[in-house]
Amino acid sequence: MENLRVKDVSVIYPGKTAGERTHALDNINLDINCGDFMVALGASGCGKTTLLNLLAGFISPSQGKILLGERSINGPGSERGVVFQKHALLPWLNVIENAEFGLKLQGVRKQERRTIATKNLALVGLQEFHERMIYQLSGGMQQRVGIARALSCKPAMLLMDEPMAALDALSRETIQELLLDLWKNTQTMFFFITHSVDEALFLASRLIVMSPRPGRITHSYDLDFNQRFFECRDARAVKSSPDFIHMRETVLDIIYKDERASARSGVSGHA
Ligand SMILES: Nc1ncnc2c1ncn2[C@@H]1O[C@H](COP(=O)(O)OP(=O)(O)OP(=O)(O)O)[C@@H](O)[C@H]1O
Repeated sequence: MENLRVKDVSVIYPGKTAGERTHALDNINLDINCGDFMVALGASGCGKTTLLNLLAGFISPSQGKILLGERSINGPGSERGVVFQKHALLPWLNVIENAEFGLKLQGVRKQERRTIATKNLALVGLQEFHERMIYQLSGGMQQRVGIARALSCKPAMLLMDEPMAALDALSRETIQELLLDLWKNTQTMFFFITHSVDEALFLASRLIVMSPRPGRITHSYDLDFNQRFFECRDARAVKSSPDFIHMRETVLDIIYKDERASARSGVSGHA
């Protein structure tokens, strides 16, 4: 897979008047490379979803370029799978029909798409639930179907916008471990948004911290807490280690300062 490059990108959302325009991202430069599990963290309104939407090709930059290798991204593509905060599954289809839906749209024959969907459902631990309807699944299981569906077109990159936001703490921890195993086993680039500092530190091989008004990347870290998890398979031990706690306080401090500045200025991201 070629690398994804965000080059000198700004996004300004139009408003009814010039004063109502929102400068959501300002001069973002970012390289996402093969093997990265990149996590974006930051105060509310700092432009995380806007950045993901650019990478997905759902929106275009006001300035700058998004490049996949040498080619500009001008829209969505099957090499970039997306998992949304809310699963967006089709309730009238069962689990396996949802998992193979993208392939059906692409005209892949039934037997082939069943084979691929079966493999992906096994990867997310749902091999015994093929025939279940979506309403018969827990929130965590629904999100796993969403991940299996996003994997169906064999994307080189998986983009996830707070996929665990609506889950209880235990399901969230289970899916964190599942995501790390998926990342390792599928060699897919991951770009992941979360509000949870613990989740970000645990998952990321690269962490970017963004700050609002306008949205900018202010800090970037290479992390290895996920590698420590692969070595010991004990998430609690990793998350309670002194290094992890120190890093959590460092990042929380950055985000709280941004949140406090926002509260003081009372500005809501308008340019
Ligand atoms: N379609 C839109 N039109 C106008 N303004 C928008 C639009 N989408 C987002 N914004 C504004 O752009 C800024 C960045 O929004 P974005 O959703 O990217 O931030 P975020 O970091 O994902 O926020 P959160 O953490 O609260 O989900 C915000 O001020 C938001 O109100």
